[in-house]
Amino acid sequence: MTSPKVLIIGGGLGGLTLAQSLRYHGIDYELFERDEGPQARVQGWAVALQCPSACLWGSQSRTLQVDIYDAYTGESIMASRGIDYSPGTFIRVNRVKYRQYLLIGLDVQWGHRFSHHEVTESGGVKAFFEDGSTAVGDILVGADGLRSRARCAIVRDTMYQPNPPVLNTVPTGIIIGEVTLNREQCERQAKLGRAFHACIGKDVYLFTGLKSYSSDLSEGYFYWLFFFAEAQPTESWINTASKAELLSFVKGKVQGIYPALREIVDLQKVEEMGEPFVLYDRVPEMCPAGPVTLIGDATHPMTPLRGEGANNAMRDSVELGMKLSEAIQLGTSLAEALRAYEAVMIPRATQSVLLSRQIALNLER
Ligand SMILES: Cc1cc2nc3c(=O)[nH]c(=O)nc-3n(C[C@H](O)[C@H](O)[C@H](O)COP(=O)(O)OP(=O)(O)OC[C@H]3O[C@@H](n4cnc5c(N)ncnc54)[C@H](O)[C@@H]3O)c2cc1C
Repeated sequence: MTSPKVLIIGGGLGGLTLAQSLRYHGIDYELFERDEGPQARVQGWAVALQCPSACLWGSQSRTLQVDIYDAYTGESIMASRGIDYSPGTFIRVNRVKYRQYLLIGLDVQWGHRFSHHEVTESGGVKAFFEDGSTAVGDILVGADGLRSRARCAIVRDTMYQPNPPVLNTVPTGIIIGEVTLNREQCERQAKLGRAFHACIGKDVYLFTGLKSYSSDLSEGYFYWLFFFAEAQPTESWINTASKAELLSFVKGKVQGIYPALREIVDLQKVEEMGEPFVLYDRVPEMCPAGPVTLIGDATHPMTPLRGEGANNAMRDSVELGMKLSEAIQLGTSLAEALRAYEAVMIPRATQSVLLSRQIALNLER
């Protein structure tokens, strides 16, 4: 059997990992990304890769990478809450550098915004892009994130219902800030947690993470996320609030917390506030019979409160690559390989979606 061609829509962490997985198995692919190039858009800050067996750096580290505190007393509550971020459970990576790493050896077709697809008479698939170009393959994988057009096309074709909506709105908002710290300030943050720390208390859920250091280590680039209960998520005030109003809201919430834990917000400049948003998630479902499937946020977006979205996207990619490789070796149906991948992915990702949702719903409100 000749190698089939897989069309991948989206070059985020999921799509790039899938391309690497297919490359490893010697399976032909074409990867289409709407961005004009790898630096075209801000890629976020950092991500924790869960890697129990391979995390040598973590297992040898003697300094604390992560901690979670009571917002008001400043005491660590990680152990009492049963949260396990012990050395060896994860590696924290800068997202831009990690994406560059995943791009090694890959051929990405930049500037291709996917529009829709059609299943061909031979059972293959034809993808259409907004610039009028098309591509033909045996399988199409939607790795195009939260607002996935690939998912919309599948849902519309098979089970379109205006209510309930395809994405679940979680009644939680995030306000974001980015701060450049001098060396002394960096050292104070590192004492709280070298990779990240969070503090939790009534009306407060503040996450602070390291993005990167300057090459001479004189400055550190940090970001913080303030999670809050939002009773009106679909018409949240944050959508129209000014940066000054967003910062003022967070300052008001953290003013009574342990001083070291709010230093990052105290140092925030109004003009460096990020874009706020409310959270969405979705329990993944089987795709209809045929040559199309979804991976990552396209099928199971989840709140970031357990740090599992990208990890699930990458596991999807590895498992899908293995199922396709097995089908090619055995000469069995590729469409059935997609359903076999979904059968493994759905229970795993559903658990992550629901546990991540639960934390958002249980924020100390
Ligand atoms: C604040 C925050 C912190 C997080 N921290 C963590 C963490 O620590 N650990 C963790 O595991 N997860 C974390 N996540 C979740 C993680 O970011 C996502 O789950 C992950 O990025 C999903 O990867 P993806 O490839 O499926 O989608 P995306 O990263 O969204 O990539 C989708 C790609 O598809 C492209 N695309 C979209 N539409 C089209 C189109 N029509 N045509 C062509 N291309 C298209 C986009 O440009 C993009 O490059 C966090 C999320 C947030 C918001």
